[in-house]
Amino acid sequence: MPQGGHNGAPGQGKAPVSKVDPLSPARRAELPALLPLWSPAEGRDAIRREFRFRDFSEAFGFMARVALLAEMQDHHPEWSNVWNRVEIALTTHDAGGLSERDIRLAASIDALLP
Ligand SMILES: C[C@H](O)[C@H](O)[C@H]1CNC2=NC(N)=NC(=O)C2=N1
Repeated sequence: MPQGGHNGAPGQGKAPVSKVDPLSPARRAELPALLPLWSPAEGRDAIRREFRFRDFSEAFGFMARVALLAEMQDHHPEWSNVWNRVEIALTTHDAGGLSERDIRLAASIDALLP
């Protein structure tokens, strides 16, 4: 029976609570085909898309639905809203850049729209 039994790796100090794998170069190369409406953000490893609606009410309704997706996926957008415009950037803080989680959230955001 080992003593002090826990599953943590010894001797490496504090590990991050969770760590997510960044996208592989091969997977990155698929991004334009997978998410044609999203573009690479400038100066950081993220993707972005701008959405326009008829008015603030529609924009905020969309944001409410994205918020529910984000909570379900435990993955949260960086975003801003100005009246009928919503700008969303996706990146994975726990990966230090893009991960599969961003692809999943971007695809499910796209699926909200006609
Ligand atoms: C504790 C919680 O699961 C993590 O902090 C999640 C929450 N939402 C997140 N959202 C994003 N965009 N990146 C993350 O690394 C992330 N991590």
